[in-house]
Amino acid sequence: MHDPTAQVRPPEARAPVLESRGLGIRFGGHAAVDDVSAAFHAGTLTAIVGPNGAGKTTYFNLLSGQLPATAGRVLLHGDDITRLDAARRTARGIGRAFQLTHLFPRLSVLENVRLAVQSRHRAGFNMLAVWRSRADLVEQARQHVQQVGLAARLDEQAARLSHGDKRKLEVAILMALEPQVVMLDEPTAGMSVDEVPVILDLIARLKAQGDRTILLVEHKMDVIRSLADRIVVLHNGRLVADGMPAEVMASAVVQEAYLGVRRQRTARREVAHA
Ligand SMILES: Nc1ncnc2c1ncn2[C@@H]1O[C@H](COP(=O)(O)OP(=O)(O)OP(=O)(O)O)[C@@H](O)[C@H]1O
Repeated sequence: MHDPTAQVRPPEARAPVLESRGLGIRFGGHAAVDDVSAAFHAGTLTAIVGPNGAGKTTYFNLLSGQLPATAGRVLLHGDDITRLDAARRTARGIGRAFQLTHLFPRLSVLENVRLAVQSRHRAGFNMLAVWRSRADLVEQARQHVQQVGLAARLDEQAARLSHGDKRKLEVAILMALEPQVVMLDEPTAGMSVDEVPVILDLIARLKAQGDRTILLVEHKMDVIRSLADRIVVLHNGRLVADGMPAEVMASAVVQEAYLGVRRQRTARREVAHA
């Protein structure tokens, strides 16, 4: 029988691009991430979800090298990268919005993205002469800026951008680096409702390319529903569910561990705003 979900299942036949095996970190006696094993495949967008303090950001930090694991391993194309620092992992194709360059506050939006394009093309950061002769790279930078909806802010200093626009600039920089593994930590946080679709559309187009491995930490259920091929749920540092969105959302453990908590928080917020 035809399985309508088959086309979005992670391609098990292919080796994962990124993998964690028994990954963990302890802060004092507290296991913030505890024995997490998961594999991420090209062409798949995996949403990492869970209540506040579940360990999502810490898990991201372990994958991207921001934090050293105290247990387990991280594999990239089967190579053990557990001991590589964040910069080396970035060079190997793991891209994460905030870690990449941090924004250069005094440089303009275009200049910030320009540097990312330059570094991708290994033209070096100080080779102004090379840069001037590479009008195509400027054009690429412009396109990345345009794609995140910042065309009108091209010459604005990064420091002067609103929080939402800074997030967009981070995403533009990430895109300019063309990483194979794209890690997005709440990419629409701090954006107004009308700004969100620009970023979601960009992520959807990135996903449609089919060759990227995308990991997304996200709280917004509508974002998860529209983009995720797969959901990994963390709770108290442990992986408690991993599967197709519909089955994960329906599972009792998620209803209790995640959705229940969110509902309570939303209700509290609604009461507070009433
Ligand atoms: N550097 C640190 N030192 C000590 N404890 C930490 C550190 N970083 C994170 N933790 C703890 O680890 C746990 C997981 O935190 P983490 O930020 O990863 O959760 P999260 O799921 O990303 O939460 P949120 O949705 O609120 O961002 C929390 O209990 C947190 O207090």
